[in-house]
This record gives sequence, structure tokens and C-alpha cells, in this order.
Amino acid sequence: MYGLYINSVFLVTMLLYNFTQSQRLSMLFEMDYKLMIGLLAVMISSIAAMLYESWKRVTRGRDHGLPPGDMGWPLIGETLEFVSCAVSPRPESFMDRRRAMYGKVFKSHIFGSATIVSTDEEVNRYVFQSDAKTFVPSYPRSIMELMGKSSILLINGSLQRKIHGLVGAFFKSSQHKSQITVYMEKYIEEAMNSWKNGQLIHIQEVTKHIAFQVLVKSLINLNPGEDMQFLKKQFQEFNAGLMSLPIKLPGTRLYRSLQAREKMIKLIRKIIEERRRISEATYFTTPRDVLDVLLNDNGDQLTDDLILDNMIDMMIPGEDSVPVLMTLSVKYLSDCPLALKQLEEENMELHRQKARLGEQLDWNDYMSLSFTQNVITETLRMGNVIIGVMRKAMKRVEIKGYTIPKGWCVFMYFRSVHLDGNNYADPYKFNPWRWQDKDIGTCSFTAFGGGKRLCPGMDLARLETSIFLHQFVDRFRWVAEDDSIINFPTVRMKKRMPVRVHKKEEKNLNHLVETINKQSYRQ
Ligand code: HEM
Repeated sequence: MYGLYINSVFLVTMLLYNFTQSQRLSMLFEMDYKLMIGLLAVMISSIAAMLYESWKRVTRGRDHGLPPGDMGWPLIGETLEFVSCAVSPRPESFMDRRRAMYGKVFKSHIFGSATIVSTDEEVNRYVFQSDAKTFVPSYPRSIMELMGKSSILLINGSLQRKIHGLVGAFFKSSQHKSQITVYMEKYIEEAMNSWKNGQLIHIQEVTKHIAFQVLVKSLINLNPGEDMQFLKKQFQEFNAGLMSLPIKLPGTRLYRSLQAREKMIKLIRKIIEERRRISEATYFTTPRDVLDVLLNDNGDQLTDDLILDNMIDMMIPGEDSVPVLMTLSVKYLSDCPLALKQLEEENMELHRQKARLGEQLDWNDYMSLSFTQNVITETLRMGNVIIGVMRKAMKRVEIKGYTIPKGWCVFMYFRSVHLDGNNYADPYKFNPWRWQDKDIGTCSFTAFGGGKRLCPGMDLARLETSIFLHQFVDRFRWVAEDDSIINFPTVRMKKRMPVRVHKKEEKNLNHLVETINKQSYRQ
């Protein structure tokens, strides 16, 4: 790089010297245009090289205690290389290369911020456990613009803890799980009843539709209908702006998303007003949804504006992640017949038991399917629905001998931790059996984050996925068409996971159960 810089300066000097010697301005125009372009290119590369060198000097000068690493080019840093790896089938290759050179924690400059990238579970645990005086959440500008000021995703301290506690407790409650199980079964049945034998189904689309209905039911108790359709349309418009240029002018993507947000706020405000008209005793005693939970709070911190912000912003982490988890489970199971067979057996055994007792399945039954839960955990480990999260350092922090300067971002990249051979043997192999008798809480598994911001929707996501897998294997056999996983900007299937479904006949079902019983599926 330094050689290019010297050469460029030399070339520019020579050309300028020739030009001044000619003493004729017109000579500039007589010069071959190719030479002009060449001259321009040399000048630009010369300036770029100078900037690069001074950037290096500046960043090297600041290195006291910083983890090793490369800040890349001025302004863009290493963003281009990060993105080119992110769109490849191995997004973690960006991290792998640097881990080999610098270790599990290194410095970089991505998406406009000086960043410490951590692929180290101990460092991540420390960051997760830190309070808001040390680290606060950090998101790309467009997301910040679209989120409400009082969004749980942005606020810190006691108010964040309060909302997190209220929402988490509601999602964990037996009452919510029972209610959502009934609705989930209903929405799945409606979708599956329309499937014809041999039909091609796009799992990603079906699960997106079902999970959105469940999410909206959990948040504002809305049933499928006109309002739900309206909300879905506006949320899609809103969502499209989350990864856009942060320009708020009429006509821009961000502007349209902000308008969609306003429309959603209007609808939810109307729902709040309607609830206030209903007698307090009816809706305040047993909350039906998160909205009731927040309205029910006796303190004066939870204003209507705060509740409105949160009703919309809680859809952001909840809307896409659950259908992706369901879709990836189907993908990995399709690629691993042994795991599919064992999952089928477990679910059909439960079905038979309940049929013998003449009982319906409840949420507890679904959550107690241990192999199915292991399939979900393994899908989260391999699929990395959320590749990682960002925090911003509010002060200079020392962790494990590394310095994180005030104002820098920390990017906790879960994907590398989850695909590290030292943490998980044969990490690229889908192996749900690895979770047998393993305590998820004590290992490096952080698909739902950790600490004070541990995902409050974690149980809901697991329950929904268990119910979907149960109903799917109970009623259908399928043949998956070729498809591949895309990881950037969000995780999804390239072709929306097409599968050809075949209804299980009652006779075939019994035969299949017998066959399954004769086999052992352990690996
Ligand atoms: C597969 C499904 C899901 C995954 C992988 C997932 C993952 C995560 C992760 C990693 C975080 C931590 C973010 C951080 O530390 O900055 C988080 C936070 C959060 N999740 Fe989930 N999530 C899922 C489903 C859901 C669902 C269904 C909801 C329901 C609304 C939900 C609501 C939230 C909320 C509100 C937060 C923010 C908590 C806070 O900052 O206090 N998530 N999620």
C-alpha cells in the first residue's frame, strides 16, 4: 500500500511538471483523454492512499490496550468486506479470518462505527450483565429513527427493567400459554386444512402468516379480520424501512415507514380508548394481552405514548424471528431424516397417549417434548436467527485485559460462538442429540441474548415452534425442494422453503407408528 502511495505521488508530480513546462493551458485539452482519466485515477488513488496511511497512523496511535485488529479504510472501515462475507454462505468467514490473526476479540470499523467485535462468550457475558452506565443498546441509524423514544429496545435503567419484567412475566404465565396454545392450534389448522395432497407449500410464508396472528393476539388481542389485515400491511411497510438510508424526506423509504408507524399508532390508540370505555373490572383483573398488562400498571410511568411505542416496537423482534425459527427447523429436519423420525415418534407417542386419555394437548405437553425442544435449540444454534447484538460503551471499560474506549460499539457476534468447534463438536452438523442432558443456561448458547435484556418472548417462540412442528409431523409427510439459507440483512430462505406435502392417512399413520416403534433412532 505504501509503495502505491509513493508511486502515485511520483506520477502526479511528473505529470504536473510536464504540464507546467508546456506553458500552454490548451495542452491540457490536447492531451489524450485516456491519459486524463489515468491522471485522475492516479490522483484519486494517491489521495485515498494518503488518507489510508494517516488513518492507520491515527488508529495505531490510539491502540493502548485496544484489542488487535484492522480499522480498514477511512469512513467505510471494513464494512465492504463484512457485507461481502455476510451475503456468502459462510458469513462468519469475516470473523474466522480475524480470529485466526488476532484472537476471539478484535477491533474493526463497520457500519460507520469503531467497533470491538467479540466472539468470546466470557466477554459477551460480561457485556450482557453490565448496567446502562457501562453499555447501552446500539442499532443502525434507520432503526433508531423508526423506534419510539420510549421503546423497550432503546430505554435503559429502571423503566426498561419494569417493562421487561411485566412483559416477560405475562409471556411466561400459564394463563397466556394456555390461551395462545388454543389460538395457535386454530390458526395452524386453518392453514393446514386448505393444503391439498401433493401441493407445494412455502413454509416461510405460511409460518409468517401464523406467527403474525399469534403475535398480534398476544400484544393487543386482535383476531383475524380487517384490523389485522390493516396492521399487517402497515407493519410490512414499517419493517421495510428498518434497514434503509436514514433520510427522512417525503418519498424516501424511511419517511414511508414513519407514516406506516403513525397509522399503526392510530389503530392501537383507538383500541386503548375502547378498552377504557369498558368497565375496569372486566379487563383489568385478568390481562388478556400485553396491552392489558401495561394499562393495568398502577404507577404513573407507563403513559399512553410509552405503551403505544412499545406495542409497535415489540413487534420488531417478535415478527420475523419465530417464522424463521419454524422454517429453519423444517429445513434442518428435512436434511436429517434420523432427527425427523425421532421427532415424529416423540410427537406421535404424545398424540396416542392423549387420545387414550381422551384429553386435548395443553401448552405443558408441547413444552415437555424433550427431543422437539432439542431440535429447536439446535436450530437456533446453527441457524442463528439473530446473528448478534450491538452495545455502545458509555465509558472506558476493561474486560479480560482488553480496553473498550468510551463511545465505541461492541458487536457480540453469536454466530461465531455457536459455530466454534471448541464449544460444539462438529459445529456445522445438525445434531439435536448434543443437547441431551445439557444445561443451556451454563453453556455458550445465547440465541435469546442474556442478562437484563434476555428475550422476554423466548418461551412464546419455543411454544409456537413446538406446536407448529407437532401439527406438521402429525398430519403430513413432506418432500423438501432445493433451497438455501440467506443470512443478510436478515436470515431467511432464498425460495421461501418450498415443500410438497402429503397427508398422512389414518391407516398409513398407524403403520408408520409401528415402523417407528421397531427402530432405534439414537445416533
Ligand atoms: C426465535 C425467536 C426469537 C429470538 C431468536 C429472539 C432473540 C432475541 C435477542 C437475542 C434479544 C436480545 C437483544 C439485546 O440484547 O439487545 C431479544 C430481545 C427481545 N425480544 Fe426476542 N427473540 C425471539 C422472539 C421474540 C418474540 C416472539 C417476542 C415477542 C414480542 C420477542 C420480544 C423481545 C423483546 C421485547 C426484546 C427486548 C428486551 C429488552 O431489551 O429488554 N422476541 N430477542
